[in-house]
Amino acid sequence: MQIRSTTAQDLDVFVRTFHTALGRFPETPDANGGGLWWSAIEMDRGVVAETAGRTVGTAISYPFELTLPGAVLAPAAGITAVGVLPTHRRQGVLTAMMRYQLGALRESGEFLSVLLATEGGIYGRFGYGLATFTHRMTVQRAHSAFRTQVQAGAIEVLLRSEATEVLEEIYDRYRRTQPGALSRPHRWWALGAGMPPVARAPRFVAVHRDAHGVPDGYATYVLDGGTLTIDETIAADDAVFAALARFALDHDLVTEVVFKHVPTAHPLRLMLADFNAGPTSGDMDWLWVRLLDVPRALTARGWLTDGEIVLDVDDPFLGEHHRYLLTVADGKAECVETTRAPDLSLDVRDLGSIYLGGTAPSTLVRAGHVQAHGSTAKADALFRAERPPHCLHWF
Ligand SMILES: CC(=O)SCCNC(=O)CCNC(=O)[C@H](O)C(C)(C)COP(=O)(O)OP(=O)(O)OC[C@H]1O[C@@H](n2cnc3c(N)ncnc32)[C@H](O)[C@@H]1OP(=O)(O)O
Repeated sequence: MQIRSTTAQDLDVFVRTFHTALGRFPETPDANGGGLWWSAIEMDRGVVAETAGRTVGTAISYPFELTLPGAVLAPAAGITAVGVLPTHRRQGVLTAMMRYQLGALRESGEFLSVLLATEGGIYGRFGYGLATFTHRMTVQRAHSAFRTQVQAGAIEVLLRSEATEVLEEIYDRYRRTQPGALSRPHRWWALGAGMPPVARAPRFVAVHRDAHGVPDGYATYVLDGGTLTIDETIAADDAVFAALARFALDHDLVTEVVFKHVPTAHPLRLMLADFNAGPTSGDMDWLWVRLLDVPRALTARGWLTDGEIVLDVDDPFLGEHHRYLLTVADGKAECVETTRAPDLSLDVRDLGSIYLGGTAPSTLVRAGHVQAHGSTAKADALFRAERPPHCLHWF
């Protein structure tokens, strides 16, 4: 088996192989936004696996910016389009592609990689840890009274096709301070590539403006048979979020509102007069994070609490084992190798899980994945983020 990087000439066979892996017909662009996903692909960042002159596996990466705790923007390689032909599964094709791809990313100086998984059991073995979650909330309009006072802001409803620039501007401002958020390249907005709202598929967009007329939030939605479904609500602050939620809940001809992709511990449910009126469902994994260079990754993020901790980190996929002393002072960390006794012994995938502050180290100790040598209070305080990380970009 040979693994090699791709060029633009590989696009057709890449698309065909990936679609065969998924059991779907290759999509061609259409007026409703179908097939546009491929228009954003960057073939100079792909890999293919070949046996006997035949392409049997695919993978690609996007150059994203990931927001780390402390509103730090860091480069992160977003892996996607991973597929292996059904005839070649469980023969190590993905493993070989991952080894090649992670090695190439490291050589090019990347220190973080991220992905969304089709199945939660695949990527932990390659050192990716589950870092963010998403939830769906359904509110019956008849029981949707708020306890929270909502400031009536100026809301304008636009068609998706009219709203590209304003959506891009609002999203870009939001993602710079939200831990776990990914950049959305301008090219994607311009193409309407990907899933809603970066798609040409019909959507209404409620745009909220502040007292000066500056756009500071949006909700993209469709109304179908009494159910108003919001793909994403992006808001400069919680008051704007509340105004957009109220707009949806007060819409005529609506019996229920489905908020897709509500962040973990979001106050929306507590805004309701009756907590039980906002049940969540569809809790699922979202962003997986892989640290490719532990000291660089740990010193890149911002830290809320001063202190020091010794981490014994095992990276079985890359065959590495290091012990680090992490020292945080004034929000900045230093990370050096040490022989001191560790506070935590953990797999690099578990370091990926706690890196953005979405899961406390003590939770992974309780789950039996991380070993604590003493109290976990210090580790929990250190790894905390200013708010739970959240990502709603789909790629
Ligand atoms: C980021 C993204 O793009 S997500 C998209 C992922 N792609 C898909 O879901 C498309 C359909 N599936 C596929 O194409 C393939 O089955 C893949 C890519 C998931 C796996 O490719 P394979 O070449 O079969 O994987 P490979 O043989 O290297 O397996 C490595 C290990 O992962 C395990 N594994 C592979 N797929 C899965 C899975 N879906 N669930 C759980 N474990 C899995 C294997 O059992 C193996 O375990 P082992 O090391 O203990 O023996």
